[in-house]
Amino acid sequence: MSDISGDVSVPEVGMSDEDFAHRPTVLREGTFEGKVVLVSGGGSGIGRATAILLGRLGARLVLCGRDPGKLESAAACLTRLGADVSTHPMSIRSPDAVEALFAEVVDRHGGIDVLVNNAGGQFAQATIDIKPKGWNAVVDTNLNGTFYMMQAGARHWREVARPGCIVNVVAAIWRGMPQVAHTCAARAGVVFLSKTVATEWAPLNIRVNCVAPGTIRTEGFGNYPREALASFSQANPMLRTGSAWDIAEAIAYLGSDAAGFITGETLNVDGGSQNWGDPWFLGRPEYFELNYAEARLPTHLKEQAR
Ligand SMILES: CCCCCCCCC/C=C/C(=O)SCCNC(=O)CCNC(=O)[C@H](O)C(C)(C)COP(=O)(O)OP(=O)(O)OC[C@H]1O[C@@H](n2cnc3c(N)ncnc32)[C@H](O)[C@@H]1OP(=O)(O)O
Ligand SMILES: NC(=O)C1=CN([C@@H]2O[C@H](COP(=O)(O)OP(=O)(O)OC[C@H]3O[C@@H](n4cnc5c(N)ncnc54)[C@H](OP(=O)(O)O)[C@@H]3O)[C@@H](O)[C@H]2O)C=CC1
Repeated sequence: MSDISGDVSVPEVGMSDEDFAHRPTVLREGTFEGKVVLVSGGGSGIGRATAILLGRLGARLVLCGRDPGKLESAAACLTRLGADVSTHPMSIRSPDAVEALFAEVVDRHGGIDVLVNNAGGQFAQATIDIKPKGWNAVVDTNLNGTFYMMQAGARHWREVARPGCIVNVVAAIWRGMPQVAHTCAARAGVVFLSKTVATEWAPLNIRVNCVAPGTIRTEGFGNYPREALASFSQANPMLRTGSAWDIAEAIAYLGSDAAGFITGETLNVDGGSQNWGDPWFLGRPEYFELNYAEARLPTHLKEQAR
């Protein structure tokens, strides 16, 4: 593992609720007036920022996640901002819990207009060492859980003959994701599931899109070692991490009527990580150190490289 010296900057985690409550947005006040928006994983990070932005734009919010304390804390913030909000502790990994969630929400709010599938996560491990239980846990959360939520949404909209909109939070997976292969595979599954049902569900007036974040400063960074965090700000040509707000605005755009002719699309919000830079979730292995690669060059090329 590389030795990260003290002068490599490790990104500060997160913006505060206060920042989210006041940060200017290009989206018009009232954009989500009269709309009910369900945000999974709405108690923290990107989900929480999204809920606050949509609440400011007039949405009624439904937040789900496993930890009731996180949901309550987000709901208290939204209530202070004047938003109507309900919280539903559950796991998206249980199809029964997903069905019960939709029944509760329809009962409480009369229906759903926009579904934001943001809940997800993984742990960093070399692929060669991942155990079946760990692989299954990550795929079950990120792919299966998202599928249960999408299908429940579509069934709801078919039943009540209302238009629907789904925004799935995935990741910038396009060059593979060493040290988190399970999540890369699961997110690729969600992208192509989304492209597929964007076509199947168009006759139901349902749009389905994804947002692919690059490295975004959130509470989620707490799951990675310092060496990983240092690499996160070097994972794109802008040489910095993004904020939860960057992702919230993309979700709000795709969830709004401004994106009414967009379906089956994935919007990358990644500072250009598709093109250059690598996040290393456990730290950069020696083999990939830039000066190590230079050390292997023939002498005449080393001189040219200087
Ligand atoms: C190119 C540009 C790209 C750009 C893209 C860049 C992305 C940048 C950074 C991304 C950041 C984020 O996503 S931030 C969001 C992060 N948030 C999270 O990741 C949430 C934290 N993670 C989790 O909750 C867990 O990892 C997860 C498995 C998903 C939850 O499931 P469960 O609660 O069921 O899991 P557990 O019971 O904890 O564990 C189940 C099994 O998983 C395995 N397991 C779990 N944790 C483990 C660990 N740390 N190390 C090894 N193995 C582990 C073990 O086998 C466990 O079984 P036993 O052996 O029996 O215990
Ligand atoms: N931050 C980043 O750099 C990137 C993040 N992403 C993805 O964006 C999404 C949000 O992450 P972020 O805000 O950064 O990190 P967080 O860890 O703050 O968010 C993850 C959220 O998902 C919820 N969650 C996890 N598992 C389940 C489950 N089984 N059922 C219901 N809710 C669940 C968590 O709530 P609880 O613990 O209460 O269940 C939590 O609120 C995730 O899918 C993440 O992987 C993708 C690329 C980059």
